[in-house]
Amino acid sequence: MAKIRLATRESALALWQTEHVAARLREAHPGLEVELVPMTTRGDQVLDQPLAEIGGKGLFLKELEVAMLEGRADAAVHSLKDVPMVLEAGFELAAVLERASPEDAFVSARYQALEELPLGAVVGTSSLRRQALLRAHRPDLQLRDLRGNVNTRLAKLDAGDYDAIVLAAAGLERLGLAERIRERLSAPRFIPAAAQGAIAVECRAGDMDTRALFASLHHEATDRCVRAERAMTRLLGGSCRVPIAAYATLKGSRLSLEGLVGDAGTGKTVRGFASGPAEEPERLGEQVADMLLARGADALLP
Ligand SMILES: NCc1[nH]cc(CCC(=O)O)c1CC(=O)O
Repeated sequence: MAKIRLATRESALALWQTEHVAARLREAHPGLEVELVPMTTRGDQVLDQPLAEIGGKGLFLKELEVAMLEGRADAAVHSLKDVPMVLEAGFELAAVLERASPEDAFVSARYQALEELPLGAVVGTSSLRRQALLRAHRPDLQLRDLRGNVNTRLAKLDAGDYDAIVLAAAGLERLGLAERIRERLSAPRFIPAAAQGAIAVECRAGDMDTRALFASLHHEATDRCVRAERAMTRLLGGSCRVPIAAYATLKGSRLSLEGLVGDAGTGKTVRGFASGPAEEPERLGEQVADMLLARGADALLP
């Protein structure tokens, strides 16, 4: 292939991530022409309704997938966190890049840490997982909805609508906004969403030419971790409707997975942890999912 076209959403973060993939591709294949094909998705347009009610995570992929089917693009670059646990038929992941920061970030104009927030402070996040974890640690907080891309959310914080907001550290870092991070909320206290911080490339299933171009961008250790996280989330019926957190790490040949199912309204959480061989990430995901169900997670799932 002399040229490859990468479909991308138009948000600043999506463009950064796709430019990053493009730069890595050019480095791996000197002479290859890499072109970005930016587009808006329904997920970007509808900001006033909960994602779960308008169609879930797939809404951020659909237009990009149509572009690949119609031959207007060869691959699509995504935050893997936003990719549904089961891909649309006819598509597959060509590569998973090395994960950047997996954790959530506490951002505030006046307060240095979550524990410093005064009683009843207003915190913005639309993520049910972040709401459940915030409730679990600080039942007194007032949680308010906050949708939109990273810059929109920061602007709403700066306008004084919230005492603090919580968003992905990776997104802030990629946009050169790391100095806004007051505190990193990390596992096991604050478990991230499956694949948070990881970028993935999607292509048409069986498109071996495209897959070959991305082979050197693939990061096996990250792939093992996110496979365990995504398997656990999938087995629990993972959608945006239920707070589910999953975070795996790889040490040598052992994979460890921490999982959590929560309730955004009450802050009740059920936790599970297990480790297993790196060769069987899906099995580990299954094990932690079963553990969570045995500990009462089924009562929190729809
Ligand atoms: N849901 C939007 C989204 N998808 C990926 C990221 C951040 C980058 C990443 O997790 O890889 C974000 C922003 C956020 O959660 O604050």
